[in-house]
Amino acid sequence: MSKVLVSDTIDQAGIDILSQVASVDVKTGLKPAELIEIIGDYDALMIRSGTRVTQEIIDAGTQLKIIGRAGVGVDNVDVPAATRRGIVVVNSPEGNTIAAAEHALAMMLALSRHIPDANASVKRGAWDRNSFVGAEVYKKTLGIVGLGKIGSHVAAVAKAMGMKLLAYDPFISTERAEQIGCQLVELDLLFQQADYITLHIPKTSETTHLINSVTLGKMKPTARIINCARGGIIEETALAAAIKAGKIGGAALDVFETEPLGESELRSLGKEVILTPHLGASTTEAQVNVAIDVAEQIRDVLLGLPARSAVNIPGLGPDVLEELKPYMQLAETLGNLVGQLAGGRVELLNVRLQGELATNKSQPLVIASLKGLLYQALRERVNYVNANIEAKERGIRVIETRDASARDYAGSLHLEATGTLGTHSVTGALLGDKEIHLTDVDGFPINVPPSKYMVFTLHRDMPGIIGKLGSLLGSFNVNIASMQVGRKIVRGDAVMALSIDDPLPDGILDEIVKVPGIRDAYTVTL
Ligand SMILES: NC(=O)c1ccc[n+]([C@@H]2O[C@H](COP(=O)([O-])OP(=O)(O)OC[C@H]3O[C@@H](n4cnc5c(N)ncnc54)[C@H](O)[C@@H]3O)[C@@H](O)[C@H]2O)c1
Ligand SMILES: O=C(O)CC[C@@H](O)C(=O)O
Repeated sequence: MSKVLVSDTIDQAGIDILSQVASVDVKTGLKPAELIEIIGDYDALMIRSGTRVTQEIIDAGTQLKIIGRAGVGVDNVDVPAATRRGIVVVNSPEGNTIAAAEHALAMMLALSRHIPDANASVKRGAWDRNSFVGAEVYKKTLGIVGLGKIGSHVAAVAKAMGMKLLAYDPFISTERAEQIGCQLVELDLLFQQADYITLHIPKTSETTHLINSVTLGKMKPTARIINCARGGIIEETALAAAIKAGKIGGAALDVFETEPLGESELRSLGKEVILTPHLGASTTEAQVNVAIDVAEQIRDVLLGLPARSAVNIPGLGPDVLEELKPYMQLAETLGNLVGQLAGGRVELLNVRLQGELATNKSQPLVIASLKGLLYQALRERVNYVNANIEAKERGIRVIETRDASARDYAGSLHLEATGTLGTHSVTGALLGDKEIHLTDVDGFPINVPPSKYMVFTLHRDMPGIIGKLGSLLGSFNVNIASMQVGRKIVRGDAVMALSIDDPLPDGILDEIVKVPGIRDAYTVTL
């Protein structure tokens, strides 16, 4: 019989489902060393946010087939390490949506009416009505950053309370925002006009410290910020300083840069700050939902069935998977790359399956392309199961074509993304021992394996340009690992693909496009 370890507090409904197919041990509060010592005995591990599943734990889990996260964020799991070991990581993308949205709304109202401090004062024996005069949310402007599942529910409820809704989400169409009753605006305008700002975005390199001393300076002196998304999206020292200086009205935070929250100036602030210990998902209903959702997936995988919300391995039949696996990675990489080249909001994705890929069996490659395309917006929340739906909700149209006559490579995939900032295309194939190669960028033939950090330029093919770019990057201490130029005619337009060892520091793209002959430059992280 399979063995499942549950290492955080999980609702009994989940344990009951697991018990149908496995022997279940619930051991909470284990230290990392204790977990490493016992994990080798288990086929599955079920966690919430309390267990950090590091590479060491994954390496020690020699029998592990699946890690189930009863919640959305898998930032406490080393997913790449699990993927390398072939361990499926599943989550519950929707089980706690309502709980998190309601917590954000509760925080907004509690902050407006000083409920926590008023409550504490009455319990201390006082009857002070003058210190707690609040503000109404009716007819006030709510700025929602991130109009996904939680942001949309917040919008629906806030609308019913008579609030005016502004939203910023570069991956959502204006029509979709309007359906939800929100006016889609640029972030600066949202910061300037909102009376309340609520964050519902993932933590990514772009959203880390999105709220900092500069952006706080753009807000109304009465603005109140709510963060029930992820710690680190707000720079906490800047927030505390802004509140102290009266630059903004207050904040309600459920999540923190470091959890549990250690020493922090935020603790010393008065009724203008409300802090809760990451309670967004802590409702009975959400805990039942996520426990059932994840336990069912663990049960299915232990029975040899696919998982419906795998964040790292597609929930497809094993036979199809085996054949397409190397091409799935190709499709995801190309989708991610073309999405970053296109920038902005993509409205149309053309997927051309070429050569031996031009068969009906290749349909999962379209989904994998979309998964890659949506990765910048959704991170681990997009998977092979929801990529189609997420794309539809974002108004991304997909056109799929097949060209069996394309014979440059056994099979190749061509993606063209058209969005608010223009059109870009990439083609890729598997060469040699199934190594991914980019074979074309924006119509220019190249032949490079993709690397984690890359820079692409569109430039005029002319003497000295490569040297100038090399020196410029060198002057910023950027090390070039490889470089290749793709051109159609000598001294015509050309594309340069550079692999660099580290991410391109901020501001350098602006310098690159100042090099005479370079028309455009893009940096991507794959
Ligand atoms: N406090 C809690 O206990 C709790 C519970 C559940 C979820 N969460 C967190 O809430 C957040 C939202 O979750 P969700 O389920 O709504 O996710 P979601 O994927 O449905 O929505 C996220 C939205 O953010 C948008 N987005 C991505 N990058 C953006 C950017 N740079 N600027 C603006 N918008 C951007 C995406 O387009 C997407 O629409 C996540 O960070 C999640 O981890 C917290
Ligand atoms: O497990 C929890 O309570 C937190 C969950 C929440 O942050 C999530 O990402 O789903």
